Amino acid sequence: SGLDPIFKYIDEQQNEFVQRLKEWVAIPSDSSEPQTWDKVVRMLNVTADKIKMLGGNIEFADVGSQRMSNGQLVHLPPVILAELKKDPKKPTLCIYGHVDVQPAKKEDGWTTDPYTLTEINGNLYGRGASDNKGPVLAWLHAVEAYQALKQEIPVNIKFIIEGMEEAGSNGLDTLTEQRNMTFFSDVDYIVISDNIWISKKPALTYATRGNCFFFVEVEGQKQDMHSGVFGGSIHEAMTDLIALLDSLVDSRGRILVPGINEAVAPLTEEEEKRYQGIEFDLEAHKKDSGVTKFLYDTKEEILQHRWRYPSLSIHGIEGAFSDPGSKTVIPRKVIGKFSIRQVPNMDPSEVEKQVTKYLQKLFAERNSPNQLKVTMPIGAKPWVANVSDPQFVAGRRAVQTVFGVDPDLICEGSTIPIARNFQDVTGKSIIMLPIGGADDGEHSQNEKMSRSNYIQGTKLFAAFFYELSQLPQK
Ligand SMILES: Cn1cncc1C[C@H](N)C(=O)O
Ligand code: BAL
Ligand SMILES: [Zn+2]
Ligand SMILES: [Zn+2]
Repeated sequence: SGLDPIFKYIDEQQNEFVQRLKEWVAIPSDSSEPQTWDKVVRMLNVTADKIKMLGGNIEFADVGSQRMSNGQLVHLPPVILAELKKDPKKPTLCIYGHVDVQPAKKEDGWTTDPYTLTEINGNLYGRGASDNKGPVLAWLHAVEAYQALKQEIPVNIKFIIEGMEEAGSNGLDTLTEQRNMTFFSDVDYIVISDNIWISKKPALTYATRGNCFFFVEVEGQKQDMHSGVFGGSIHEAMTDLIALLDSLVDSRGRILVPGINEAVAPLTEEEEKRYQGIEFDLEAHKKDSGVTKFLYDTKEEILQHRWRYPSLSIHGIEGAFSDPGSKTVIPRKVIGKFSIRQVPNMDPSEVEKQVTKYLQKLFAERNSPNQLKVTMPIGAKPWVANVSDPQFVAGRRAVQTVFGVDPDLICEGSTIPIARNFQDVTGKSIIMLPIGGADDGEHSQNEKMSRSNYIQGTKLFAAFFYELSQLPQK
């Protein structure tokens, strides 16, 4: 096909592309805490430099400040808005991605250093390799391939690259509203590649869950106390918190907060049939993840609870003693962290009320003199695409060209907080075109992307540009 020279270029450049990913992974752009936002900013600068080398115009859009849970006001890293040279005759594609990462430490149990991209048996291990530095670079390399061969890119290209996705994309929602009539006005399509396949087969993603993230703070005394002196005669903050956290979900995974399950859109017969038709290898899933026993036995139930039912996970307790050794202390203040994945027809503002009311009631029943505070710093709605949008035709054709198969049509259990916002505010067509493998281990120890997915993914993006240009113009 006409894309063959481009595919050949991508194959020939693959070691160079891996080397660039290595440079990107080496920047520990962890967005979870302001202390490391300077690394996020450095990562954004490196990304912007690369886009400039492709001839792009860059704006570092300011998204203001964020009030941290300790009351401190911190300036947020900017968002990159970029545009390559524009031809009004071509459709315009806007590519969203993020270059921040989840925290990672070798001591967490990584086999290799998380910030040194290491290739073992065709897999590229490193924090951000799959989520989301590899895919962002793959987009840039797809552009580079056209340019290196002096071939015109068949679509106009814009980029939105942020560094706060893993912290909830604060400020990007407001920026989207502010730029709806400017940056977004000539955008025809929005594409996001920030998720994974469910098997060895490529996929197109048409829905993601949302997420409501909660802090439950219980504050006791002015300072930590000796448990031998005060233990037994005071209401301990940690004991209150553990009781609250233990009331959120039962051992079968059922969420116990009243009203949550009632809001969920009922499973239709048509939907149930669709789940039966999905190819999903439960044994491979068990093997990849190391999970020996799931809460459910069938592939249908497991996928439904990943894609179309809410789930509640407890992530951690700030202020709790968590170091090795035995410290006989009563922590003065502890903050429990948990989140509830959102599905249609849940509403984050309702969920916030339901959770707050429930926790306050349980806490009142304990008759504790401690202070309870419940906050919801992130409330992201689920996203569902219109699958009859032509963008899905282009995605399918691009997969066929590069992989020679029809893609799976899948949902995603995790959340890209801004996806629903882009849809609601801009009204533009959105598709997710994942290139991550089912076993990439995003957010886990030993996160990786296979060399093959990285390089074939770059070809997929190059083919997607072409297929979009072949669609009837809007
Ligand atoms: C930061 N955050 C909180 N909830 C969701 C997120 C985004 C992240 N991509 C995830 O799905 O986990
Ligand atoms: N990769 C899925 C969304 C996220 O965790 O960044
Ligand atoms: Zn992530
Ligand atoms: Zn991501």
